[in-house]
Amino acid sequence: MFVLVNLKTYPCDPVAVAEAVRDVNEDTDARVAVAPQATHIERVAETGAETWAQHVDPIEHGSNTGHTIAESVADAGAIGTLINHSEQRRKLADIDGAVQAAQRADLETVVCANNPAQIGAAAALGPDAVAVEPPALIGTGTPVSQADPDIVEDAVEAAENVDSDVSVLCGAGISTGDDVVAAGDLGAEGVLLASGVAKADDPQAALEDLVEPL
Ligand SMILES: O=C(CO)COP(=O)(O)O
Repeated sequence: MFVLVNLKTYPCDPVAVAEAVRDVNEDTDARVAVAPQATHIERVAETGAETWAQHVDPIEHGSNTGHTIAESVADAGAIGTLINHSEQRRKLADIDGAVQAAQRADLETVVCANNPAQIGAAAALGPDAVAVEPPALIGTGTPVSQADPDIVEDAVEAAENVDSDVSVLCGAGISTGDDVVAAGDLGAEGVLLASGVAKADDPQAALEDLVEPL
């Protein structure tokens, strides 16, 4: 299973969380990675943790003030990027452009979507993976894999119908090893989570609990 921890703009110490991600990754068969804010990518990558960007824009080098270009996050040490997170939604054409920009910079891609219909559209853009995250459950602590199992199974089926090479992650409310196991049982190859680690008193203990049954 792939466990991708999105730090959003939570006020946690990104380097401390990254060190925990690195250490936990070494002791598990799961793949554990962290997506800090863009300005923290370089410091996080220097810990040796697998580092992802939270977003890239559909742009090339040039006059794009305030945008985030894929090549720069790759230069800073990211190996992948989220695209179209529920808190950073884009039009379909811009999602397509961001996937292409990321691929140009050799970044792995996870395109997020709210529901199975959008998952099908996202899978058609050729990312490495898609992630279904129902917005109503994000940040609630109620795990999608247990509260809304149908949405995960339907997302897996929607992606499979479009492109069986695209893996499916699920996210929203995931915070325990049981939630991750439930996601795997529904056909997801990984989970995307945030508050369960970023807001934990002890992020390392939270991560250890997440991967313990894997
Ligand atoms: O948006 C999410 C991960 O990208 C999910 O957030 P929570 O894990 O806080 O519900």
